[in-house]
Amino acid sequence: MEPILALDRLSKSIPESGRSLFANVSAQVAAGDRIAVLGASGQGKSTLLKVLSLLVGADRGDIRLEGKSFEQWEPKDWRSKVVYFSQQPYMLPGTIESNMTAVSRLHRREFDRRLAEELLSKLGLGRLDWSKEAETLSGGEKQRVALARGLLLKPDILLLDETTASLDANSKALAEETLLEWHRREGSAAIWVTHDPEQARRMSERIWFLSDGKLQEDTAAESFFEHPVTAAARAYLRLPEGGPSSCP
Ligand SMILES: Nc1ncnc2c1ncn2[C@@H]1O[C@H](COP(=O)(O)OP(=O)(O)OP(=O)(O)O)[C@@H](O)[C@H]1O
Repeated sequence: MEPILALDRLSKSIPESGRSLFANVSAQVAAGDRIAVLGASGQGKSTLLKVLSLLVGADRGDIRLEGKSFEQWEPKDWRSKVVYFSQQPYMLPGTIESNMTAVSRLHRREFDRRLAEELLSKLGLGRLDWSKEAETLSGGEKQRVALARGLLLKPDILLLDETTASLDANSKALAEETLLEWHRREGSAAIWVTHDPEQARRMSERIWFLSDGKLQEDTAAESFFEHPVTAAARAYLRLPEGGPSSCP
């Protein structure tokens, strides 16, 4: 089956210093895939998501969505299908209501108020006063409003950048449940950058492991956690060289 998204030898360096962040990253995403991107800090995981959402340009390589190179897409159309959920949620100036309706205005779609209310309620924000200024929300509330706002686009691929990092344990659990239910209902794929291997286990069936500027492992989650192939992944998971079975 044709992958929904194909990464073809993507390379990216830091503009100022020229230091390579990653090189020749190739991978494929099928409809409905749930992938966690793991790797130590500073490996370029967030940058990779930004490249995939066309917010940042790659230095080399191609990305194909539905078989068509990014160069043949209007960025706006691409970003209605491949939605980036930033680590630092961005609220548009104005009320929560105007934030929730913004994507409909931008993409000329009818606003689905019932779905918006349902999503906010599932995320623990059912009692939110929509006439409040969005800027007055707490960091965790902004994160959840941004999540609901992005889901209203019904994207084919969610790019989740440490989406629950600023949430308390209860809100984090609600966000995970909402996203799993969304996946079952809408069949969207998700590529999730997380620093939490347990969250990666819960939320994904595949792992992309980035280290030393390369996609070192692209494998089933179970196999990655039980039998990581590379020394870098073993070190990341703090496994002894002999394998998990050699643990005392
Ligand atoms: N536009 C930019 N200008 C300068 N440096 C940048 C730019 N974009 C990324 N970097 C640097 O590239 C490195 C990788 O950043 P990135 O946020 O993609 O990594 P990461 O793997 O997601 O890190 P973390 O896990 O800590 O969030 C960092 O050192 C960052 O400072």
